[in-house]
Amino acid sequence: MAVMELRNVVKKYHLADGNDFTALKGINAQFEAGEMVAIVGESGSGKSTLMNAIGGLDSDFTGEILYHGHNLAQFSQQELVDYHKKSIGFIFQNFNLIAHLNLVDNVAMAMTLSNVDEKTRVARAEQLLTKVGLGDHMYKKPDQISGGQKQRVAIARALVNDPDVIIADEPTGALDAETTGVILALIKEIATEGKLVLMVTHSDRVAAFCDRELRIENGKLLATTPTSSPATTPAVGRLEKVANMSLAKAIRLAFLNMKAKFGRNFLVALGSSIGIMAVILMLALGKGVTTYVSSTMKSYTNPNITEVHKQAGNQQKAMQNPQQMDRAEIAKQQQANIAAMTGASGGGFTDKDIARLKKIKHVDRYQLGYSAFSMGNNAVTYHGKRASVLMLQTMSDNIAKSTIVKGHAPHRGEVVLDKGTADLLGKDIVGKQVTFDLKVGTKNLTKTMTVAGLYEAQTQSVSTMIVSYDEVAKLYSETGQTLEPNVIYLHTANKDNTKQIKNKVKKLGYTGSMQEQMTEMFTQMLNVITWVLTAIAAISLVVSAIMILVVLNISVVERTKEIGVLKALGARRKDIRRIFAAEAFLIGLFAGILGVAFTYGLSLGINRFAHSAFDITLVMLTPKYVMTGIILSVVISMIAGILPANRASKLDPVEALRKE
Ligand SMILES: Nc1ncnc2c1ncn2[C@@H]1O[C@H](COP(=O)(O)OP(=O)(O)OP(=O)(O)O)[C@@H](O)[C@H]1O
Repeated sequence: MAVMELRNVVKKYHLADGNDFTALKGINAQFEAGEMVAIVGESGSGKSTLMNAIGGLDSDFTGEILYHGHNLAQFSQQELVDYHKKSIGFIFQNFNLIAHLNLVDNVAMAMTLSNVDEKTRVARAEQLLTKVGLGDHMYKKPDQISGGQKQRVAIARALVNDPDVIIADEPTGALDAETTGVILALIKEIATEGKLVLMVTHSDRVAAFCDRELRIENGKLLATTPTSSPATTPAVGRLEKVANMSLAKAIRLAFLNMKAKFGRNFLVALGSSIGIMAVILMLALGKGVTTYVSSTMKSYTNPNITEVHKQAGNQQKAMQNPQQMDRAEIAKQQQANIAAMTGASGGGFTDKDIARLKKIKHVDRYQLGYSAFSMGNNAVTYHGKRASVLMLQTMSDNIAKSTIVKGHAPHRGEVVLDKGTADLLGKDIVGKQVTFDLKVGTKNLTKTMTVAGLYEAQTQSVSTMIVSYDEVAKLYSETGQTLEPNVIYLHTANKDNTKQIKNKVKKLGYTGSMQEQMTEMFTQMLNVITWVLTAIAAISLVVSAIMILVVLNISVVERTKEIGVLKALGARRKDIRRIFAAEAFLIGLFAGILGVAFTYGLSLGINRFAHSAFDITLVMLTPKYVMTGIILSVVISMIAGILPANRASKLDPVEALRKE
């Protein structure tokens, strides 16, 4: 029975001006297994159009093309794909080998698309390459062999899945006479082995080599041999189902192509990696600095304690809405705050304040405190050496024990000095008596005290004296004044409650410690800077996304013909989309890894410098940031790859193959 039967096949091309051009005008023919048929005719007569219809590349025709009795026009998408893979082998005039694949991979392509395992694939490709006389060239690339050799590879490729129809479109058109003879002999051998060979040719010599000749003229067949019998040929058996290409194989193909264009892909990935690097670096830098600030805060304060200060003046409420205050009001408030800080006026807690604060949930006890910042009023003298003291502070549970580096906490008549100031006065000052000139409230006073110990906190560099609260109260009463506490320390048994207490304190209109306020401000500023820089980095990511989109689009244009070949060999739209999506994925992955590597290198340098200069780790590159960078890179790249991948998958195989 006939392998192929054509019944009244009509093909019309729809033209831009709205008219139709009829390229095939009712073709009837019948082809048997083992036949080698020449399709001859003038240029433009419709030979390629007919072959495209028979080969299943163009389904837009009327009439019937029956393959073993199955009507091609009624094939589903998957059946057409299986038909390409298993039933039809194409040989093109210009060979259409895939330049970046070696000969074995080229020949095995239809098997790769059918998900055949590597061992079987390679064995079959090597066997066929040996058969067509290329046993010594199997791992060369197409541009390393001659034209005749390329066509032999194409023949081997057409045979790889053992199809029963071979469509050869001018297979010897690009070859010299001698090579033509060799190729024709090879093709003849294929027919003798029982396959149907349909060969388009212009050459009478080639046509004479075939078993019979079909001549097309102006879209019509001139019957040189009997046309098809009118009898209906029954469909025989089911069409063979073929497996589809797995994702892993699509990724492998993408990888091979990327390797071939390594320089270009490397540059694109390098460009994208800069944006990724900027993002990770910003995040890691932000993390490093905030961790440093909060850890130093924690190291010299007690986590169970909330330090409370009072906003000076009676504008406590208004300060919470600074946007509602005019500039004069803000300035007035700031001055009042400074006055309170220096202990000169205001800022004192009343009994009412204390009652409110101690009622806060989870507060189990409180401690009164006093701190004053003096502008050149306070000084300490020891054996004729004098140092000014900027900060007067009372001892509290909030001062971590570890910060008293020598001696002990101050009792009555004792003082703890910061280490810097103590060093100014001389060595071994602990236990010695020193004289203070102090401004207490609004009065001046000279007082002798014993140095009980030395204080050292990493973040506090102002000269400080620490005395007990009772001592300050005594100083006040000695000068006929009453001390109002301007700091209150709220204690909670469980440090997890501290945050809640701090929030409540703020809600009630009080503020935290000065360090806390500064840290908060600093962290906020840092956050803003981090986000601004991250936004800039994000812009560079958008730029890299556009770059990837452009490069992949160029790749689609460059590889249009390759895509046509892949489709002729049985690649589904999905396979083509996957190959391009996999390329985008690989570029993204590579860019992400490069970005992480650059960030790591930079972080080593920055941290080495930060360690030697400030003894801190400035860039904290955590696994979370590494993952964020890589995932971000892959996602951006894949998004950029969607359009080109879709475009590639939608290419019409006939048009793609026609592309010059
Ligand atoms: N996409 C198309 N749109 C409109 N007309 C087309 C299209 N493709 C082909 N044609 C026309 O259909 C006719 C048959 O073209 P086809 O390519 O089949 O000729 P051919 O016999 O293979 O020619 P050649 O030997 O030069 O390759 C030609 O007149 C051609 O101009």
